Amino acid sequence: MWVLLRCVYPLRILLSLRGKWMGWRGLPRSLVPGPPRRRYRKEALPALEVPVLPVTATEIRQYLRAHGIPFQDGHSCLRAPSPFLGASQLKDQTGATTSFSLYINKTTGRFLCMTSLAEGSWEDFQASVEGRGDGAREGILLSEAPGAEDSEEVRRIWDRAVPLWELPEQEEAQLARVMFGLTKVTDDALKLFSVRYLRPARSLVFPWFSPGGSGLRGLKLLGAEGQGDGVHYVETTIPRPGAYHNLFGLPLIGRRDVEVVLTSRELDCLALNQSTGLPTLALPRGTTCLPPALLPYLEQFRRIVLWLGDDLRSWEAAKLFARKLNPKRCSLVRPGDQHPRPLEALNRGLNLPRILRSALPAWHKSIVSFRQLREEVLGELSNVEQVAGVRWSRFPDLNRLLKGHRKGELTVFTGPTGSGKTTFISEYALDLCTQGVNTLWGSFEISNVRLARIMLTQFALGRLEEQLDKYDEWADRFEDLPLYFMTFHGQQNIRTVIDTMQHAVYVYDICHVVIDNLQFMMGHEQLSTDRIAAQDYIVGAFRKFATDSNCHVTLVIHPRKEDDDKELQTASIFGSAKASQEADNVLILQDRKLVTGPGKRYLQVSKNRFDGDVGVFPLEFNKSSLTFSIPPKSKARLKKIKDDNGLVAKKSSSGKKGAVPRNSETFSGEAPNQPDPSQLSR
Ligand SMILES: Nc1ncnc2c1ncn2[C@@H]1O[C@H](COP(=O)(O)OP(=O)(O)OP(=O)(O)O)[C@@H](O)[C@H]1O
Repeated sequence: MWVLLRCVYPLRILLSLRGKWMGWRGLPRSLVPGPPRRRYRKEALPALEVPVLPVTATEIRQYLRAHGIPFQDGHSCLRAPSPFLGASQLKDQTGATTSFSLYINKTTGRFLCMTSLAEGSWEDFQASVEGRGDGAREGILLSEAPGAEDSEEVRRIWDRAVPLWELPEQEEAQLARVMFGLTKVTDDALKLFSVRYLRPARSLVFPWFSPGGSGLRGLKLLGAEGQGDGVHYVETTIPRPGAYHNLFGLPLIGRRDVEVVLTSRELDCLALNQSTGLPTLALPRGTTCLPPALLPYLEQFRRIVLWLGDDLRSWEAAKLFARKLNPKRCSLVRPGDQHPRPLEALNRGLNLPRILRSALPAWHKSIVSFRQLREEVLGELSNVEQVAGVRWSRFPDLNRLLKGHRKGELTVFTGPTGSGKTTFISEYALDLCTQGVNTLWGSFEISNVRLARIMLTQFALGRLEEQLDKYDEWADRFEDLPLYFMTFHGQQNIRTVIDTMQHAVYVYDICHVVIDNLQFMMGHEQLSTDRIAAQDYIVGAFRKFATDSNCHVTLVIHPRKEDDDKELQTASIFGSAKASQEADNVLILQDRKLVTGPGKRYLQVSKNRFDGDVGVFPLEFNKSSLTFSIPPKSKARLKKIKDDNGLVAKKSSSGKKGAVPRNSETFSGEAPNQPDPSQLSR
């Protein structure tokens, strides 16, 4: 009954070679350890950590009942007695029995034993229950302790870091406080959260302690550099971001705490705790994601307030995370002028407890009145720029036409056979991904290895085959992008594909899915009427997914066979008009017809539901970097398509929501290891 479908895998799996790139601030990347987690040992340990397609909570409950396993229903997990405990572990330090210490995620079935830290898939759990589990009943665990070298590095940095107030020079301490906005944060708060300062790197150091113990599992370094009038912040984590699962502040949470405030940054966590005395936690990767592996640690709270930041992206993330945490127990602090992020609120002398009290319930009934929506509408009206979405850094003309890339929309993309659709869409998605848009690729036509190679070339802005010595450096940076690939190839069933997409949205907080291309889900219907009906059904399914999951879907569709001399139009998309009707945006890669020079392409935006601007702009293909983006120096030549009356075609706005890149914030915390091609290409 349980089908193990290895459908999504992260980029790290594609890039097996790991190098010795000296990371930011001279921290050797090779010293970054893997996740120091204990895994349940079994015969066929999967070579790679691949998620299983989700099971339903009902199925999990039925299974537990059928096997006589008692359980408690929690917010996002089911709790059951852990079969992974030895007799000595059955009593905790206080002498209380650690019963029900196994947390089973209701959406994925993955389990975590909070006492032994054993973890595994739903299949692993079943195998253990049914005695197929290779000694699981005896509680045999495989400990994956970090390599000695790695923990040494963590320890070395930690030992070299000192509390801010112990800095020998007053001036240096004062400068650090100003740079990090800590002038109003007390030494007591810094001490409580064990924050240190690493002088050579001019960085704050936040520790990641093992739950319940004093062991150090990792670190986050936050560096600050003056940049004009502002400050530029850079984060580095050990282990690397994908394995850094620190809920900062966790050691300070008491067993009886029932309320917590979740923040997106460590300094916000400190500021809030200092001002309110409430339990506070910071997410390991800010607004980027809430890994399901953290959910068991949040089960004890009856109320969770999410105060993630002061922009629309934080608001979107808060809503997304509330879905995972169970919206009924979540309240959200709405970003706004009087609701900046907690550290700023402290610095501006605002009343933080009052802001917390104004948090809005995340739970919406199916029918809402305008009263419940008015705050959200105001949020959109006062953040017009952010509502327009994430802007492309390589395609300014696309920004001018589409304004940005918004969640919940469907983009249909077409172009003549072999014109470069895959190549273009790869760069278009990569651009967004480098700005923190969590991306899932469904490449049914070309293999993931080939696709990753194209993307890596575009990322590095040049051929790597001629500079293999640079491969590891680029691969390391590329690996840290929030990029995932479905492992499907060739014809696929649409239901399986949508299930996988839903799973990826839950586990990896995916905001953009690229499907290349739709024809691979249409089966082998011979009759054209069947094919058109199949396509309509598939387009409808992707549309529904985009809306329900608030995730952008970019769908590549082949054009119908047309006269070679004619340019493609919206009506040239294969099938009925359904695809263009359902789409929010229609993009067409035009070749040669609008230009005189050889080898040129144009991108045409022929539908734009958000704001109505349509138009075309030239693309210049660069064979060595496989890019279409226009080099920054040459002027973009945007040409608006005029309608019959010579007016720019314009439709009314649909007012869809979107996000903004994190680096647009004034208090900008750039994602760790965020690639910066301008620096890297040097
Ligand atoms: N503007 C261009 N000029 C020359 N070659 C290009 C251009 N764009 C892409 N190519 C090359 O053409 C080949 C096909 O490109 P790609 O696979 O992106 O096309 P496609 O439109 O997705 O193809 P298909 O219709 O088969 O899906 C690749 O080798 C790519 O590097």
